[in-house]
Amino acid sequence: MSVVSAITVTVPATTANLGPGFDCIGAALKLYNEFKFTRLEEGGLTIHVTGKEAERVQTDESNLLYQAFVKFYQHIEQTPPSVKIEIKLGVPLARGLGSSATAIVGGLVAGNQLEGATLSQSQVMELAIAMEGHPDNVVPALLGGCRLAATSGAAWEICDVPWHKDVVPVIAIPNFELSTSEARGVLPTEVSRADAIFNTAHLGLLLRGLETGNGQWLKTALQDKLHQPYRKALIPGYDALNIAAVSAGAYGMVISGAGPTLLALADKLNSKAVEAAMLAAWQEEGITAEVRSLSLDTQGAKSF
Ligand SMILES: Nc1ncnc2c1ncn2[C@@H]1O[C@H](COP(=O)(O)OP(=O)(O)OP(=O)(O)O)[C@@H](O)[C@H]1O
Ligand SMILES: N[C@@H](CCO)C(=O)O
Repeated sequence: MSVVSAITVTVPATTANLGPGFDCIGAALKLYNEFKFTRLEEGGLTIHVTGKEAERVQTDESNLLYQAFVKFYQHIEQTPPSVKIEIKLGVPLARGLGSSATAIVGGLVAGNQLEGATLSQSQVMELAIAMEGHPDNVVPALLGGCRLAATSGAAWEICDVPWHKDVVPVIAIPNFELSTSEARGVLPTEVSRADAIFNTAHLGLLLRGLETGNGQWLKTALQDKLHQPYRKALIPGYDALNIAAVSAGAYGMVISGAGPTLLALADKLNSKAVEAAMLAAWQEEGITAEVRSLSLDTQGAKSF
């Protein structure tokens, strides 16, 4: 492929952890950011952002999307070109839906496509994981679907996780932010053997529950001892939403990524009732929220 003058990249939102799969599993959702990069003859960097909360995105060299773009050029040992970047935000910022992963994947993919796809998809993926620090958002953002990532020590093994068509992700997005760094800051550096065993068993059960749609397995599987017990205090209304979602028929509720968005899994027949119950529970706490059922994105980052 040859060098091109402009490229548009779309990258899906992602929901990571899914309860017991802390830092290793995530799923891409049909909710997108769009990034257009146009080469300039000169002029350095111009960034224009549209969409909800556009004013919260940096428009200088500290912009994460641009930093990922620069990272690509550092990797291929070239100087980044002057560019105009147009960002259309569809993924809410710092809500636990992988907005930073969209920026990292978007910047790397854009650089690679502008330079004629010099790197393979797995090389882009390795760079993205190194930038984000964990694989569970960037891998499904790049590849689509639900993905489990495990390292051999030298490289990442990525496994496609089958997701039963009747299992619906219901996401409840509150109107406040929670940065990933703050939500990681409350976690202990060491865990007990009992908690490690608990999560090992529950992640295994979750994989089979997602594949088969077995509700009994999913009800038990959507529990965690590694991150949620420490993080839930950062999310007002967590317990009320959990009770509301389960009472309305959800299999369970977990924190999406580092939060504050909450994710319930429900049978497709219950998802509307679960949406209404979660919205009402947050309204009772005085919190404005957007609640919707989404389906899985299966394609990941796309460029055109
Ligand atoms: N489209 C974007 N362009 C540039 N920077 C972005 C974009 N989206 C997110 N960011 C950067 O990423 C930060 C949010 O990252 P953070 O890891 O805290 O949350 P998140 O990725 O939305 O949530 P989680 O990792 O829990 O899914 C923003 O404050 C901003 O600095
Ligand atoms: N696994 C990450 C996802 C958010 O980036 C966490 O929970 O901190």
